[in-house]
This record gives sequence, structure tokens and C-alpha cells, in this order.
Amino acid sequence: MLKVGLTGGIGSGKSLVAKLFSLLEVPIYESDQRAKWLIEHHETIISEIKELLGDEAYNKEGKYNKEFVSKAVFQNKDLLKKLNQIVHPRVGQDFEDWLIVQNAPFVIKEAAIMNRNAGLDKIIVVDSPKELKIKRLLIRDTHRNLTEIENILANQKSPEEFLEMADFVINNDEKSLLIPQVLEIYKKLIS
Ligand SMILES: CC(C)(COP(=O)(O)OP(=O)(O)OC[C@H]1O[C@@H](n2cnc3c(N)ncnc32)[C@H](O)[C@@H]1O)[C@@H](O)C(=O)NCCC(=O)NCCS
Ligand SMILES: Nc1ncnc2c1ncn2[C@@H]1O[C@H](COP(=O)(O)OP(=O)(O)OP(=O)(O)O)[C@@H](O)[C@H]1O
Repeated sequence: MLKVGLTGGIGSGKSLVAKLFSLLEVPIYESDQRAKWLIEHHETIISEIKELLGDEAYNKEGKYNKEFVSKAVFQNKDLLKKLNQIVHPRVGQDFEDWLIVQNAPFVIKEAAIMNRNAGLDKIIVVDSPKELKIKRLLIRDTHRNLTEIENILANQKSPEEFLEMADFVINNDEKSLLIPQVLEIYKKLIS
């Protein structure tokens, strides 16, 4: 079974593209969602995050305080790196466990953080102009202001770095249609 990565910066349209692949019955592993689930349920992760960021990282009911953590780590590369070191190995293991029960010609791992050497067979990059990403995020993420969005973008790979690792690029500039691009990649991956 081929393991295919789907990546791109915040607001590039990864989740939308993942939905299109899921309509073709491709199993999708959503790293962000799984990471958040693990962050709220994995005892070791919980204690390591509290040690790194303080008890404020969770509220009294044990829910992850995303706003607090987001503000802390997207302004501090060192903290972000340490948070990644706590979360990513466990997400990697969770992905391997998930893979065991999948049955399809290929699966997709959707994630904003991806490397060429992460054990994936192919990588799809969703590419969008910066102004469009920002416009979409100001509409979707009403809890974030422009500075917060720019901080997140600054802590992710640059568009050039994303494109460098691509086997396939999906252009989501709202001029090129997405469905034909997804179908073309799908046909190549199943053949
Ligand atoms: C930082 C957190 C609290 C922000 O949560 P929030 O709900 O406000 O935003 P959201 O999850 O939608 O993330 C915003 C954008 O940043 C991206 N992002 C998330 N974590 C990271 C990271 N470690 N490095 C770079 N980009 C990231 C997301 O993919 C998205 O594009 C949360 O994303 C988190 O705990 N991240 C650490 C876990 C992680 O690395 N997840 C990514 C996949 S493994
Ligand atoms: N081609 C498009 N036309 C119209 N709206 C779009 C298009 N692409 C994405 N959007 C919208 O832009 C927003 C961001 O897209 P999406 O959530 O898929 O991005 P993402 O890359 O998964 O972001 P994140 O990294 O934050 O999870 C969503 O509200 C989505 O519906």
C-alpha cells in the first residue's frame, strides 16, 4: 500500500483537497486532528506539555488550551521545536497503527509538517498564493488576527521549500479547478 503525504501551508487548502480524495474512497489520516486527540488523551504527552508550557496549557476540565499554546509557540521557535519533539514521535506511531487496518491501493497522510525522509512514497503539495491563504484564514479563523496568521506562516516551510519536496503539485489559486487535478493524481497513484 502506497503511503502518500499531503501537505502545504496554513490555509493552502489541504483539508479541502483531502476531502476530494476521501470522496474517491482514499483513506485519510488527518495529523492535526489526531495530534490534538493524543494531546488530550495520552498521559505522557499531557505531563510533558505541562512541564514545557505550564499548567495553563490545559483548562480545569483537561481540555487543551489551543489559544494559549498557539500564542506561546508560534512566537518562539525553540518552544515550537520542543512541542514538536513531544508530539511528533507519538503521531508517527499512531499513523503506523492506523495503517495496519487500512485496505486500499494508497492512503493519504495530511499534515502541515512533512519531510522528504519521513517514510512516505509520494508527496502532494497544495500551493496557494500568500494573499489568498491570508484572505481565507481571516474568514475561517475569526479568532486569529493578521499578525497571528503571519506568525504561523513564518514558522512553517516557505512555499519554495514545500514545492521542493513535491512529487505532485495541486494549484489552489481559485482559477485552476481542483477536481480535475485531484483526479489526474488519483489515476496516476492507482495505476
Ligand atoms: C499549536 C496549536 C495549539 C494550534 O492550534 P490551533 O487550533 O490554534 O490551530 P491549528 O491546529 O489549526 O494550526 C494552525 C496551523 O498551524 C499548523 N501547525 C500546527 N502545528 C504546527 C507545528 N508544530 N509547526 C508548524 N505548523 C503547525 C496547522 O497545520 C495549521 O496549518 C496546535 O496546532 C498544536 O498543538 N500543534 C502541535 C502539534 C502538531 O505539530 N500538529 C501538527 C501535525 S502533527
Ligand atoms: N479553491 C477554494 N475555493 C474557495 N475556498 C477555498 C478554496 N480552497 C480552500 N478554501 C477555503 O479556505 C479555507 C482554508 O482551507 P483548508 O482548511 O482546506 O486549508 P488547510 O491547508 O487545511 O489549512 P490548515 O493548515 O489551517 O488546516 C477553508 O475555509 C476552505 O474551505
